[in-house]
Amino acid sequence: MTQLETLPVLDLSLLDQGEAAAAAFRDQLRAATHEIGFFYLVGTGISPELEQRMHTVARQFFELPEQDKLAIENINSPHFRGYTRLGGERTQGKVDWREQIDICPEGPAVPKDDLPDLPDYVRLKGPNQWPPALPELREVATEWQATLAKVGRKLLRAWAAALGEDESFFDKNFGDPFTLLKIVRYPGTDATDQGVGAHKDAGVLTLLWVEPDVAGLQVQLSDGHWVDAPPVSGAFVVNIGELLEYATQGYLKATTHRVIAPKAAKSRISIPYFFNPALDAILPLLKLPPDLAAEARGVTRDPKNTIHSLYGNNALKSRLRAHPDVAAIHHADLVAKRAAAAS
Ligand SMILES: O=C(O)CCC(=O)C(=O)O
Ligand SMILES: [Fe+2]
Repeated sequence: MTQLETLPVLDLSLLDQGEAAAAAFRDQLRAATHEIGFFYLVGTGISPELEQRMHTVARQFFELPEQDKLAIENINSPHFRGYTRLGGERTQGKVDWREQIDICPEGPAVPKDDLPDLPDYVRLKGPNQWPPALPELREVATEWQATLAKVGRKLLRAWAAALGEDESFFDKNFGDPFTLLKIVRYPGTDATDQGVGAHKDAGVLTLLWVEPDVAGLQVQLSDGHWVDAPPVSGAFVVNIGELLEYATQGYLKATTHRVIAPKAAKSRISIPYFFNPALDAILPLLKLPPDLAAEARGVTRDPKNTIHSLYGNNALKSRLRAHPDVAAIHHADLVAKRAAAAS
């Protein structure tokens, strides 16, 4: 096979090692996300101790008795927070074989009476559901979110500079980022391959932590060929989402990926963190220098998947689609409105 079989490995700490090293990092970042859209990132400064605490608490949560997990089931939450049981999530209409907790920024819900006057996406704001049986989870997840937000901001500054803009280009849209942290377990099964079906991430960038030694993630290259992206010790897997493809007119690529379910008797924990702008952010389009603009491919158009430049609309679309049960219980009016618009 002549195809590249592994993703590039980039070292974020180069940004702090003088201008020549920083420039080399930006060049590698631009190339990796123009050509593949996926890479491994080392040198993030995240301590092995924090990784260990996160891994342990994730395992402990999924080992809790069913009733303790269901105490925070996502169907209790209009804001798509909490525990999704196995089979409760879909990609392209097909069931994903994973269980997970969804955690977003903590905050009050918008009062029901105010909703009619506000954009639909404000329904995504609200409190998380934390498991009373495992108080440590809130502590570790909160630290994880804060630590990874710093990595996300640093990467965005490097991208802006690598693409010919001032490095502060994205800052104003990320003052109050609407992030999503998922803690996921793929149980082993021989009944299906679909851990999570083929998809692109809907936001700006994803920082994925995977427990050591368990493969499953696959990335589709531009010729349609799938490559494995197994975990690399000390590294996060990073990929860009549809909004960053949009903001760069396709110069950077949101790449399709999927997770193959582990075989029976095995399981896999992964922790994706989706670093996204504020819900009311409209990502500005970058003005690429002429040599890069000449290589921008335009944004991939998919009639079944409109990319909204207003992030809140993109986020709401993804959530309603992935969690039809939550949508039916809490947002039947939106589901009806969307069905009418599509017909
Ligand atoms: O679990 C993984 O390795 C990736 C999950 C993923 O792609 C997603 O949740 O969007
Ligand atoms: Fe994904």
